[in-house]
Amino acid sequence: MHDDPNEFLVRAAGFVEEDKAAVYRAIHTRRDVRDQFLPDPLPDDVVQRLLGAAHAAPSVGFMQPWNFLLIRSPGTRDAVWEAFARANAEAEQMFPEERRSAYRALKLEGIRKAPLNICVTCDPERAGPVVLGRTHDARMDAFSTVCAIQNLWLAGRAEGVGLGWVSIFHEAELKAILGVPDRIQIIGYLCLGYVDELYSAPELEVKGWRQRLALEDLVFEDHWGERASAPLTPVAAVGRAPQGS
Ligand SMILES: Cc1cc2c(cc1C)N(C[C@H](O)[C@H](O)[C@H](O)COP(=O)(O)O)c1[nH]c(=O)[nH]c(=O)c1N2
Repeated sequence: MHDDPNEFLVRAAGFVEEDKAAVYRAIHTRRDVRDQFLPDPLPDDVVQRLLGAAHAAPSVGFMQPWNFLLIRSPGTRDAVWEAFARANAEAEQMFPEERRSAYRALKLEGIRKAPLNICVTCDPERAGPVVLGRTHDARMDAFSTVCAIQNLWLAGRAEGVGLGWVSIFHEAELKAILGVPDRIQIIGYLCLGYVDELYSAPELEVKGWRQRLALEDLVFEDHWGERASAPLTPVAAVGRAPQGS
């Protein structure tokens, strides 16, 4: 408890143009990476900065429910890959028959290629049973952990580190491999490594799986389903696939 909390207020003007552009560039050129990882190990100071960015994320009631389990051992990554492969075979069968070969052709993980994997977990008990802001929606601790992952993802982009999120697992299998206790939730399994190339648009878009939706169709005003009265200016085509791709 501080005597005068106002002493902690600092100036917070918008960024100068160059810094603003850098933030938007990180956001618009960030990609989910599955195959472009270089084998070079990530230096400790880089990993430290990425985790520091994740740990700076907002969290409900400031509960900071996350842990970051760093996985470098090839043996562990092999076991995780096998769990992925089993789940992925099941996943393929869940799609209509006509989409299965397209699904099979997609690379959906970089577990063995990326030199570092990070399993990001959420401890729902981190701040006791009653948490400020979580009182009426239990999902908030998981949402907070996702904010940490997004920070990590964007900081990675700025560092030249690609990140791919793999979620095609049975959580129980992953927990068994990694020794994660029952009461802890696995939120994200991330593959990280330096990249020197990234797709200029989501890989799923480039490969014809699904297109980006028009933002103006997703924005309502005052009431669900009601379009905003002032038309939204289309966002500059940053990170779009080259014509004809
Ligand atoms: C919660 C969650 C879970 C997953 C993903 C993302 C998120 C947010 N994504 C990546 C996803 O396919 C990708 O973000 C979109 O296709 C958009 O592409 P960019 O991230 O913009 O490159 C992802 N990709 C993949 O190849 N295998 C996977 O299991 C998952 N799982």
